[in-house]
Amino acid sequence: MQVEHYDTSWPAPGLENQTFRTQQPDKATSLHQTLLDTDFHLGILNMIQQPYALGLLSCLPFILTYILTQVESKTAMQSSKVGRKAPLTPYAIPIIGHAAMFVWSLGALVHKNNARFGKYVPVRFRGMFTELAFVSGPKNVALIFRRSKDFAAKASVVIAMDRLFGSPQRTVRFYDDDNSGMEMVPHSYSNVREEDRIHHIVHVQVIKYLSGNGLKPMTQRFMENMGRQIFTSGVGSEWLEMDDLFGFCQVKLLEASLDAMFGPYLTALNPNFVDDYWKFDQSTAYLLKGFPKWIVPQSWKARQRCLDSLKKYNAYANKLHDGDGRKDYEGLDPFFGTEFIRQRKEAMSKMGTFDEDAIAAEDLAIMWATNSNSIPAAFWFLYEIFSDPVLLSRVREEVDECILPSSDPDAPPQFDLTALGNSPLLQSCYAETLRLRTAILVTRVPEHDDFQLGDYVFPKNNLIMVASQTAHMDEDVWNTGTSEAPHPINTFWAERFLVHPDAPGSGPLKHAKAQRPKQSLPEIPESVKEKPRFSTEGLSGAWIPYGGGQTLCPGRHYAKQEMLVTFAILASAFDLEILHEPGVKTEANTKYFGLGVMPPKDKTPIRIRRRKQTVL
Ligand code: HEM
Repeated sequence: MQVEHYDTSWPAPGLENQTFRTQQPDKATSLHQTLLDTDFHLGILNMIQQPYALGLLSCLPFILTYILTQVESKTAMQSSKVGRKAPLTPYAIPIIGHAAMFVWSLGALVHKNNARFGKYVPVRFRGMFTELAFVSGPKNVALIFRRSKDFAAKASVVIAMDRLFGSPQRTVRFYDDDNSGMEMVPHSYSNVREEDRIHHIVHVQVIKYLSGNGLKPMTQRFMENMGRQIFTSGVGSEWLEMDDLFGFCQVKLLEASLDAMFGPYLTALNPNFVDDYWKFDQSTAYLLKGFPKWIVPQSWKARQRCLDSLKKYNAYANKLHDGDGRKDYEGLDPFFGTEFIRQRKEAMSKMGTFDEDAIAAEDLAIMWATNSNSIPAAFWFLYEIFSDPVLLSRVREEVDECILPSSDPDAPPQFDLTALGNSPLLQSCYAETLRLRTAILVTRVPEHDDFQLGDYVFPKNNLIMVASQTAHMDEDVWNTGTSEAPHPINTFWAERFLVHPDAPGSGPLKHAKAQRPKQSLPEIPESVKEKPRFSTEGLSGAWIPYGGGQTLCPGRHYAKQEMLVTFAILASAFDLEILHEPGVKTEANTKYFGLGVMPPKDKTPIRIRRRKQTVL
């Protein structure tokens, strides 16, 4: 078993001497002390003499559970034993433990624990006979990502395929039974057939088709689709008011993205698919938490409608494909949309258990991964930039430099996607959007052995979680501006990820200030001044919207391009104004904590019109 140092500090250069808020428990605390402190025993004796005694006695199991778990927690906090478990978060409901809170208020629970146990101390939760631990702190998180091979990637896949995507039970068992790992070479103890190595096969395909040249046909088609979607949406040179920018994004981006990945037949055969999809998406939290059909029938129905539509599409596309007989369509497939989607189906059809239901569930899974985070993220990206006219004009300058020449002034603009993706301010806005709005829980399960990190041990097969929001809101890590120009951690700062060569203290990291020389810098003529550059240097384990390690989100390139292209088309060809009353801001819907990029809680009214002079 490999041992790593569990870090309770953020060792940013220049901040080494800073003390961190790791709470040291009172050494005198013990079971006896806790009982005295809480006065529970006296209270209980008094109660018995009261007419309400019976009712109050029924509280006894809760009180006792709380006391015992409180003692367990404090004992762990006091211990300095190497190989100890992380402290348990006390709870009051026997057996159910934190399971109920996990269902209703996960976000609040995670934040409360940071205050209770101290910064970067791992904490444990228990409920319904299972335990899981939360790990925080950039170094610890980065280490977990680096040690990917110690963890099984399949646990969260199995849960999601079962509860969220409605995979048939025999296929869920098939995912679970594949113990060969994601690597090219299967684990030595595994005797799963090569063609049944579902986790490895899917992993190889997503890497191949969601990056580099494999991705190009899909992003090109997304850009064309998006241009067409917006240009044919009835917006002319007069202002047109719309009641919700997010609703606009949900329809336009999803249609563009579905066509880019799955081809035209899915929505042609199922005209209500976009609507059904978002109804299913709204059900994510209930389905993932395992709510049965009789409690949330609408959620189950919404998913079933999506699965039925996907089966219809697959049957149709299969017929066309078989009739055509060709094998290679150079990236784009006329029936399944992309080589990516066709190859997935071909691989799965060789696996015994994959029938039409299982394939539809897999389609829904990749569709959800592709759209349910990137579309809310694209909305926030638009919202933040269009809310700030000064920022908008600066970003427009970058966008204008990336427009490709066109002979048709009425056609949607096309962009040099590489140049767009390298524009510093655009990238900074993109990274800041994800920092602020992503609240995802990245999960890992130690596969071969207990996982030891510093003095703490995390038992084999128990879930370990990392909360992106905890990392993204860490004031000891992130640059929050100066006292004259503060940029609080919970606000959008377009330049947070920009390093200005001539501005000491710029860049995403707080410690950047400490690293700069104190003496004033020599004056540099404007003409030779270096441009600011986008930077995520030093943010390993701190900026983690896409997770990390072996399962680092393979769709990150596509997500970035979707966000940038959507903005670029709107910014270059349209005027768009947010119509909030002064002081009103769109807030994130924190009910989605843990699920990815949080969608907005309320509607964002806008007005939009074609720009008078489209830059071409
Ligand atoms: C802003 C948008 C997105 C966010 C925040 C996001 C976030 C994530 C996260 C946190 C993970 C788990 C990483 C880990 O375990 O370390 C993940 C996995 C994944 N994402 Fe994304 N994602 C986004 C967009 C996309 C897109 C557009 C696609 C597809 C085109 C995609 C496809 C996937 C897939 C297939 C996996 C599973 C990877 C594996 O297990 O090998 N994601 N994503």
